[in-house]
This record gives sequence, C-alpha cells and structure tokens, in this order.
Amino acid sequence: MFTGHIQEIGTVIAVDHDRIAVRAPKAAAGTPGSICLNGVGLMIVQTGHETDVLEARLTAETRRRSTLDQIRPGTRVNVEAPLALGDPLGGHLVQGAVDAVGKVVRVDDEGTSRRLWIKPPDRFLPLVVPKGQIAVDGVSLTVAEVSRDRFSVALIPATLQATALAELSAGDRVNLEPDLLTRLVRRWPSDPGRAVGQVVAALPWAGRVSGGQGMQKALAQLSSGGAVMIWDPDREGEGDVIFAGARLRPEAFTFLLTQVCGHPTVPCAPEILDRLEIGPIPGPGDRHGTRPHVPVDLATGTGTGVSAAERAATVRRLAHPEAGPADFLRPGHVFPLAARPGGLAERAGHTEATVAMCMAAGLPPVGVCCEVMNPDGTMAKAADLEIAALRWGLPLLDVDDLRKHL
Ligand SMILES: O=C(CO)[C@H](O)[C@H](O)COP(=O)(O)O
Repeated sequence: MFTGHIQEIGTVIAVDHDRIAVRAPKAAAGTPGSICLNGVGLMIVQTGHETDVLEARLTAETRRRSTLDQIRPGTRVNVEAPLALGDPLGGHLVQGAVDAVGKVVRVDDEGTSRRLWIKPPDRFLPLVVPKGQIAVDGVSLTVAEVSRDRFSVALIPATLQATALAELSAGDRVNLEPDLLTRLVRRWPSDPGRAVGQVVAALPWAGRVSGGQGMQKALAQLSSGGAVMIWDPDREGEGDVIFAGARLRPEAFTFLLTQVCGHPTVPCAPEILDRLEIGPIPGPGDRHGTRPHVPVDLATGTGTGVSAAERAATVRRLAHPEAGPADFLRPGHVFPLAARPGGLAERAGHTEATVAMCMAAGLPPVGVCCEVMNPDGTMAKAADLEIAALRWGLPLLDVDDLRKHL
C-alpha cells in the first residue's frame, strides 16, 4: 500500500520486456520489497546500494494496463516506497493498481499553480468524484472539477517541485487510480451511485444539470440574483450567461463585461417593449432571427450610461412594472431584444429562454443574456462552457431542458 506522497523523482536507466531499472537513490537504499513508479506498484528484484539504481519486475499485464508500455530510458518517474504501519498518510490510500490510462488534454497556468485537465476512458469517469482523491502517475491529488468527459486537478507549487507532474504537457498519457473508497462503493451491489447522486443534488453545485431538479436549482439561482448558463447546441452553437433583470446588480454587469466577454443584451417580453415605446431597429436583423430593439439609457442618469452601475440600473428599470416610456433615452447603451409572443414554443433562442426563465422564477419577463467568449476571442463551445460553469459556480442547462421543463 502506498499513499501518493512522492519521495523522489527517479530516472529510468534501462527498460526491457520484464525489467525496469531506475536511478532513485532513496528507494535504492531502502529495503527490498515493492516500489511504486508513476503509480504502478512493482516488485523490486534488485536494489543497488552502490549504484543508486533499483530494478523492478515488469509483466505484460503491467505494461498493457499502464504507461509503462511506452516508457523509455531518460524518462523521469515519481517514486514512492510502500507504507509501513504507523507511517503518516501524506496523501490517500493508493494501491499501485492502475485502473486506466488518461490523456492530458489541457494545461492551464494559474499563477504559481497549474491546472491539468485529464480525459480518462469513459468507463473510468464514474470513479472520479469532485473533491475526492485520485492518484495521477502515483501522486495523490484532489479532483478539482469534473466535466462531461474530463476532470481537472490543481498542482500547487510544492507538488510541481516534488513530482514529475510538472513535466506533463497536452497529449501526454498518465496512469490513473481512483480513490479506494470510491472504487469499493461503486462496486456495491445496491446502486449506491444513485444514492450519491441524490446527495450531490442536494448540495450547492455548479456545472451541467438537467431534469426538473436541475431546473429548480437554476430558478432559485436566478431569483436570488445569480446567473445561469444556457447552452444552445443546435441553433447558434453558443452558450449565454443569463441574469434576471429585476435582480441585476452592478457587479453582475461587470462580470458579464470582464469575464463572460460577449455582447450583453436584454431579452424582454414583447408587451414590455410595446408599453415602454421602445421600437425595433429597422432592417432584416441577424441571421438567427434575433429581434434587436433601440438601445436605451436611463433618462435620470448623470453619466454616459456605460458604467456597470448605470447599465444595471437601466436593466432594472426596464424590468420595473411601473416603468414608462419617459424613463429612457433613445439611443443608449443597453440593448433590448424582443422575445417571440409564443416564447420557447415559437423560437428556442436565448432571448426566449431568458424571458421564460425569469417568468418561471416569478420575476418580470426581462433579463440579461451574454454569450460566453473564450479568452482567445473564439466563442465557447460545450467543453469550454462546462469548464466556465464550474469555475464561475453556475448551473449549465440546455435549451432543450428548458423546453421540456418550463
Ligand atoms: O445577442 C445576441 C445576438 O445578437 C445573442 O445571440 C443572444 O444569445 C440572443 O440571441 P438569440 O435569441 O438569437 O439566441
């Protein structure tokens, strides 16, 4: 048994079909027995007190199930000697039994830390639990986020310094071993996965949600002034962050402008725009049938109308049941869109989705929607949206979910 707490980084000296030799002074000076190399538990066949090199036995099974199938002399590997009774558990219980080989799909530098995104085989995903433990190349790590087909782990400076994980880049393969408890629970015969799912659903959450329960959470989020992300896979192929207009705070508008980075617009039920005498912008409109109306500012404002506080105040006034035409200057800096009278049944756009969500949350039919743009200027797609939703703590729903449950 190991603990995923790496004692040294060794260097592969030689490897053939049934042996691997690694320069690892600490481990080579230890007692013969087993050793964990990049998360693979192996039997030591020879230690070299004089050469700093240990040799361990490889089998065809081990090579087939791990990255040791392609290991080469010169590769640096994480080395851990087995636990003795009474040793501190520096990480978590690691068996050295690799369950799957995953692929590093993305590496994000985050100040002095680094985030690895790893795509495991589909069969392994149920064993990856947010905030649970996982051994990656033998290193005990906490799962930061789980997205549809991948998960992330955050590497703090101490881990980057003490392990060979610092050398990983996109495309590299890694050995994965799930947390022992998760592995055991998943094998329990009476479907504990469902029970765990129910517990998780009752917790504060973010990321992909669906079904009636997901919808309830999303509506609760909106009515408390929070945001929800809506993915439209088929029509525009874009995802929007939406807020309820009546609850819009200045910091929410700042978030849209500085992090979400798309074009914030204000979907309204058509009767609201009629009442406020805010007319459509003439022209054939965009290629998806969105209905932009004349942009407005609050007539009582004293600035340019551009600040987050002023734009949020303009949106809140648009949502106010007692607002009238004279409350707004035309043109301004807040861009209303008219939803179709038949709502989502007539058109499955973000405009209609925003209005429908506000109404279902018991709020006036005015909201804000803003497309999620990646930091490189491209529009966020499904995987980017799932990552963003987890980062920002937002529930992510499909337009189709809304059509089914609103
Ligand atoms: O602001 C927009 C277009 O100008 C956005 O695309 C927004 O998502 C609303 O449009 P739609 O209802 O077509 O999804």
